[in-house]
Amino acid sequence: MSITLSNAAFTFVGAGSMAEAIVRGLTSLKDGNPERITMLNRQDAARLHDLQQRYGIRYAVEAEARNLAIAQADVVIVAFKPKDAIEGLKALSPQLKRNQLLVSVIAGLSAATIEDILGRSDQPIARTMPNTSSSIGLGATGIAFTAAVSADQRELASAMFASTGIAAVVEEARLDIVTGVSGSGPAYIYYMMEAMIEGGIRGGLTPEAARQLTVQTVLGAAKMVELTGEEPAELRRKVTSPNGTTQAALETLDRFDFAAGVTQAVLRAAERAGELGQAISAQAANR
Ligand SMILES: NC(=O)C1=CN([C@@H]2O[C@H](COP(=O)(O)OP(=O)(O)OC[C@H]3O[C@@H](n4cnc5c(N)ncnc54)[C@H](OP(=O)(O)O)[C@@H]3O)[C@@H](O)[C@H]2O)C=CC1
Ligand SMILES: O=C(O)[C@@H]1CCC=N1
Repeated sequence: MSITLSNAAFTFVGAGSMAEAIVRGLTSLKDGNPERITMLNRQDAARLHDLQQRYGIRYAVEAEARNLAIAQADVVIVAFKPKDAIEGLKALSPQLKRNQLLVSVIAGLSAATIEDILGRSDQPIARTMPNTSSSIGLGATGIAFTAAVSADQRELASAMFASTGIAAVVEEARLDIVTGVSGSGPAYIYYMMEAMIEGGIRGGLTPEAARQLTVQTVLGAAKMVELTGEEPAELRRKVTSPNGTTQAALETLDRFDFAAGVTQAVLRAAERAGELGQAISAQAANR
């Protein structure tokens, strides 16, 4: 029997924001089966209990139960911070079987470095870059596979992330820029929303009204790009009357180099992903 989204067993090693976003997406599926999801972390048992209460997943704390959860998984997802990658992967290495798919969501960490830390190159690995909007089915994930990943496993990983939004298979070298655009991207939008709300409040709106109007504006703008198929620049032009309010606002943004700042932010996030990956790689080589 081939493994599919409905019969696969998933074990999450790391139970923080990103793991929760994926689990929330997976468990909200029609045939999402929380009983097939087990979550582990390092020390925060209260957090695991809370996740169980909210999503109906299983969790393990004791060493024996943790080992069993890893042994029984079809897919092991590593979702810890880059700084914990070497220790976490080294501990996993003797437990992983060659037929288990290892999914990493860790920013910057290359498949080659994972193989180096595991001490072998035959582990099927899907390196991914999701985002937190996965939790509401609106995630955007880039995925790259190593040669050891079977066709079934590719399909399973793609289905797993497609179930939490959209998933695009990309060359591994492109995952850092995916991180810059969509991995970190929600934070840029939230930052802009914070500033729009602040502007509304300063202009005399109640915080509630400023928030509501901002949220609907961002939702509407994203939907306009999606549903009309028009370029953002064209849609922007349609909002901007000559000598009108939008022109005045955009000229103000230009004075602060808004567009250049956002583009540089995307590129810097990608560069930072590379730096994080290189730091782990250098540390792994010096072990
Ligand atoms: N947040 C985001 O928007 C995105 C994050 N990512 C990537 O996801 C990863 C996780 O980020 P995030 O969820 O924000 O991090 P969090 O700090 O929220 O969660 C990290 C989790 O890892 C656990 N952990 C650490 N070391 C180990 C270990 N050795 N064994 C088991 N569990 C361990 C921690 O457990 P405990 O609390 O018990 O110490 C905690 O549950 C990062 O590598 C990041 O690059 C990718 C895309 C988007
Ligand atoms: O900030 C970070 O490093 C992680 C990776 C992408 C989003 N958050």
